[in-house]
Amino acid sequence: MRILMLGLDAAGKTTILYKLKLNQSVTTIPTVGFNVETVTYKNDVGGQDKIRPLWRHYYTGTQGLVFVVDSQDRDRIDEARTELHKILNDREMKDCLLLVFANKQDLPDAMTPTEVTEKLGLLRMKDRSWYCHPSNALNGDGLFEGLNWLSQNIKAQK
Ligand SMILES: Nc1nc2c(ncn2[C@@H]2O[C@H](COP(=O)(O)OP(=O)(O)OP(=O)(O)O)[C@@H](O)[C@H]2O)c(=O)[nH]1
Ligand SMILES: [Mg+2]
Repeated sequence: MRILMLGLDAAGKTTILYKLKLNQSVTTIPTVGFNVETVTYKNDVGGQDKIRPLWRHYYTGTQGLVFVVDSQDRDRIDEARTELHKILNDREMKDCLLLVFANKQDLPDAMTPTEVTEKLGLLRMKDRSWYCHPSNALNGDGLFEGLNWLSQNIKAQK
C-alpha cells in the first residue's frame, strides 16, 4: 500500500516518521525535498512553500494521504486547507483516502480535531473517505490509531 504524508512545514511529518520507524523522538530540521532515509512505503516530503510544487510528483499510485496539521498554528490553518484541497483536486488523488492528523495536541490552546475538521472543510467532502485523528508526534499518542483506520479502509476498498 502506498501512503503519502504531506502538510505545511513544521506540522510534524518528520517527527511522526521517526516516531513510527524508530520509536524515538528526534530533533528535526526542516526537510528540504525529501529525506534520503525513507520508511519502506512512506516518503518524507518537506512542506515549505518553495517545495510544495514538487508534491505532485509523489501522487501517482497513492492510496492514502496522511495530511499533518499543526493544531496550534491557527494563523496558517487556512493555508493548510488551501494546500489540502489543491492536493485532493489532482486527478491522481481522486480515489485516495484521507487521514488528517490534528497534531501537537500537547500544546496549550491546540485546536481540537473537531475544530480542525471544520477549518479544513472536511465536512463538505462527500465523495471521499476521511478521518481526522488527534496526535502528539513527540510521544506517539494517536499515531497508530490513525494509521490503523487508514490501513483497514485501504484493505476494505480492494
Ligand atoms: N509540542 C509538539 N511539537 C511537535 C509535535 N510534532 C512535531 N513537533 C515539533 O515541531 C517542529 C517541526 O516538526 P517536523 O517534524 O520537523 O515538521 P515537518 O512537517 O517535517 O516540517 P518540514 O520538514 O519543514 O515540512 C519540531 O520542532 C518538532 O519537534 C507535537 O506533536 N507536539
Ligand atoms: Mg520534515
